[in-house]
Amino acid sequence: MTAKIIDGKAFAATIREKVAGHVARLKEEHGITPGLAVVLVGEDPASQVYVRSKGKQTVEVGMNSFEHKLDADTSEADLLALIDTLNKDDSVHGILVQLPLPKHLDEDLVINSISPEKDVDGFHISNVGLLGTGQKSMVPCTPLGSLMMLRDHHGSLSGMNAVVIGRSNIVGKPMAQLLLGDSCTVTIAHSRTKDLAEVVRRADIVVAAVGRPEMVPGDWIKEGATVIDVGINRIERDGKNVLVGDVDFASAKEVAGAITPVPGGVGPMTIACLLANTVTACCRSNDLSEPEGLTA
Ligand SMILES: Nc1nc2c(c(=O)[nH]1)N[C@@H](CN(C=O)c1ccc(C(=O)N[C@@H](CCC(=O)O)C(=O)O)cc1)CN2
Repeated sequence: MTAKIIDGKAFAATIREKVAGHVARLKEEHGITPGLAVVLVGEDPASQVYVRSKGKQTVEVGMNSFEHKLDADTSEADLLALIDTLNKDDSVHGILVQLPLPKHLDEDLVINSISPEKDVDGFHISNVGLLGTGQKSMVPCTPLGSLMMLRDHHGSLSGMNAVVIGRSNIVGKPMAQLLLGDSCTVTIAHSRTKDLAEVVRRADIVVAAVGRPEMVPGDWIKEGATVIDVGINRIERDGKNVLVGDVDFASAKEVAGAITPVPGGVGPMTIACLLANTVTACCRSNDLSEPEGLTA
């Protein structure tokens, strides 16, 4: 079997189109322009690229983009003061602090200082609790994008065996909650999981989010399974810098039924879902009906 390649770049473009339609309607019918504030602390090169891309795509769908670039040695008090100002600013419907933060800043404290209604990353402890209890929340962008691709490919996920490899707060745990919400039987595997290969071989859906280049080989994948590769790892191969996922794409695509590539799979969906979450946050804060198909 050669897997269907799930094209995240093309899928993300359809999400952005939907978002742009909703933004146009919000402007025309209600005189509201959704606004997204992105805060970057320091000069991490990858973060700079992601933040630039977020700003550009925000403007392209017709929303207001507010970029705040702070020095790497910014104090926690100054960062919290900026977040407080953004929390109180009615033109800002979504706030995102780009991660990772420099070591001297307490990530949990910073994230939990964002108003939960404006937490378009879905990382605030209130949103984590709401998602975990099946209530309406802001949903983390990477898991949301992964779920959208799975639903698009399968229709219903009900009753499927899903294995999420990785237990991070940003991807692994929320991904497992979303799959559970869609009635999958979910296993969360991690570095201490015994006989990981056997656990993965039982899965109809494999979500790999460990951050280890190509650690999941094709012979761990059940014939016909759907593989969502969340990993974005830069490695050197044949003297060139290349981007690879957590799954060995070459061998996995020979057994899987469908697979996301890296690059061009889950990555582009992350920013598209950020835009979707910002429109959702804007609608919720204005007591307007939420756009369909853009949330979990
Ligand atoms: N506050 C947040 N910080 C971080 C998040 C997040 O969701 N919220 N996720 C990642 C980084 N990230 C967005 O911020 C992100 C990562 C990757 C991509 C992407 O499109 N990747 C491309 C490849 C890009 C490249 O060549 O480097 C792909 O996979 O095709 C978008 C966004 C950590 N921080």
